[in-house]
Amino acid sequence: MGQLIAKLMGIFGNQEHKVIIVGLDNAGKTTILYQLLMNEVVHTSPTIGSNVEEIVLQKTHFLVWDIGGQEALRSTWDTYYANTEFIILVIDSTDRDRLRATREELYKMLAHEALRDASVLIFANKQDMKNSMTTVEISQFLTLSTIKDHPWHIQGCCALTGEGLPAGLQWMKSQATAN
Ligand SMILES: Nc1nc2c(ncn2[C@@H]2O[C@H](COP(=O)(O)OP(=O)(O)OP(=O)(O)O)[C@@H](O)[C@H]2O)c(=O)[nH]1
Ligand SMILES: [Mg+2]
Repeated sequence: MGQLIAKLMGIFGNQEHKVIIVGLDNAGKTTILYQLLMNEVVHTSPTIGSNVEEIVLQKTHFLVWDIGGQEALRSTWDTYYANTEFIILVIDSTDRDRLRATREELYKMLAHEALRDASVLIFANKQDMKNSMTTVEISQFLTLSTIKDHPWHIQGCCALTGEGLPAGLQWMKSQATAN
């Protein structure tokens, strides 16, 4: 019965795709979530726990979980992994010192059994800042080209203006309909 409903929902295009937004604290995850949802910059404070919102793009429904990124919270990320189709990894492109920590978190997630079938969208956020790293620099540091077992895409963005966010969402939609 559950399968039939899922199939019918798929036909009518409102099957919900689970998305988790992860990344280090201060990367801009919550700002991105609400910019995607409302085209607005909301005032944020560090997320303790998570926020969840539904984002609909041309009949494709995403249930998006934004998870706190502080160091002490990262060990709880895996409690959100079940049934995740998309990982959005948000990077503060000015935070050169902590890109290594992001890389460790990325590869830990990619090796996690529950995320075996997940696609990865990487938002290189804060592209409005003068000292931000480019998507090419970040791709190279994260050795993205070596990732063969998960579809991935990197997109530069600025959560304050929303620039780059629709393109990332479109990539997710194209992946969601391809599967
Ligand atoms: N300049 C600039 N600042 C941004 C951008 N995106 C987010 N910020 C700022 O970065 C700070 C952190 O943003 P949050 O969205 O709260 O970060 P977070 O990743 O949710 O942090 P945690 O909840 O602690 O994991 C805030 O002051 C935002 O206004 C951006 O694209 N450019
Ligand atoms: Mg947050």
